[in-house]
Amino acid sequence: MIETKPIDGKAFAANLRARIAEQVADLVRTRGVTPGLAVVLVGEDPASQVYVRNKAAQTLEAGMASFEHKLPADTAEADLLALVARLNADPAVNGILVQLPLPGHIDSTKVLAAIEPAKDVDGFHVVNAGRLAVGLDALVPCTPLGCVMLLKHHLGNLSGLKAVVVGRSNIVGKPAAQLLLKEDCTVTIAHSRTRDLPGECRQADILVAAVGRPEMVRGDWIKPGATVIDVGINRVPKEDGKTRLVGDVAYGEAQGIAGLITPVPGGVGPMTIACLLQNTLTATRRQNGL
Ligand SMILES: NC(=O)C1=CN([C@@H]2O[C@H](COP(=O)(O)OP(=O)(O)OC[C@H]3O[C@@H](n4cnc5c(N)ncnc54)[C@H](OP(=O)(O)O)[C@@H]3O)[C@@H](O)[C@H]2O)C=CC1
Ligand SMILES: Nc1nc(=O)c2c([nH]1)NC[C@@H]1CN(c3ccc(C(=O)N[C@@H](CCC(=O)O)C(=O)O)cc3)C=[N+]21
Repeated sequence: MIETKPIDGKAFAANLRARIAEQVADLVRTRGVTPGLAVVLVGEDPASQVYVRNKAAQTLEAGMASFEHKLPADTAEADLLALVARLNADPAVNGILVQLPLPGHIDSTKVLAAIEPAKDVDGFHVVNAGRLAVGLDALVPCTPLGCVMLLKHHLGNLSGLKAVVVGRSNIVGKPAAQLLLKEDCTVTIAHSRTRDLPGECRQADILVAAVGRPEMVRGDWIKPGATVIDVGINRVPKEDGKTRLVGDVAYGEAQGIAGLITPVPGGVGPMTIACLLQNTLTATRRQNGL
């Protein structure tokens, strides 16, 4: 029987934020530069409001400036594009994040394309996605960046390991695969059309689940001793009418099979926000030629 160890993303993220805060303090003291992050939220999705609040609080805690822009759900696309243009031109703003998903009447591709790539701290702009793909310095999507940081910390060198990423979104799956490839993993990207998904997963030394389906990955899909990174954040109803968070992996079933696994909550989620601050610091340095 394998002893399955949880990966404490919450503690790792807290530590990372503390190190970022030191570097921010240093930047303020030596250069008089305070990194600024603008977060734009359109509409009143309760889950998004929680994330935006958490992001703002942690931004301030790190010693950065936080600019929150809350727009009504019926905001016209042109007005959102005008706000993005103002933020692009504002020297106090080093990073811009437009919370997704956007309401249906707004073309999110168009909005993401309007963000200045140097301020694109989500790493969603095609210029950053392209730079990552060809191996140039890029702002890298926060969630995959956080996943790979946790993997390197716990496994050391990832070279030659077989990684299976379930999910191919531009936000998580695809950039996660790019980063794992950069670490010299042998990478498979699985998705809704994959034949024999359990069999593909069973090959993985590193299994990244980014699907958005509660507990879809079962215990017997996991190779004994594998490292499991559960990106899923799914709210499911409890008996008492409230909701609880579960990942894309059946966490209970993974016990005794996986070697290491990220819990939900307390795994990848907190790393996403810490990496957002890391990207904001990186963007600030580059914009100031540092
Ligand atoms: N922890 C964090 O910080 C973050 C967590 N998330 C969470 O991660 C999850 C994924 O997010 P995101 O990538 O944006 O989601 P998307 O819905 O954009 O992508 C889901 C992917 O999963 C694939 N998929 C769906 N159903 C199946 C299936 N039955 N078998 C195999 N593959 C399937 C889809 O395949 P296809 O392309 O073929 O349709 C798609 O590629 C969500 O739970 C989200 O809440 C997201 C961002 C940050
Ligand atoms: N432009 C954009 N960039 C994003 O990065 C982005 C986005 N839009 N839209 C929504 C998703 C989701 N996301 C999360 C961030 C933090 C947690 C997080 O902190 N989770 C904690 C607690 C969650 C809770 O308790 O609700 C945890 O997993 O432990 C989760 C999910 C960022 N996203």
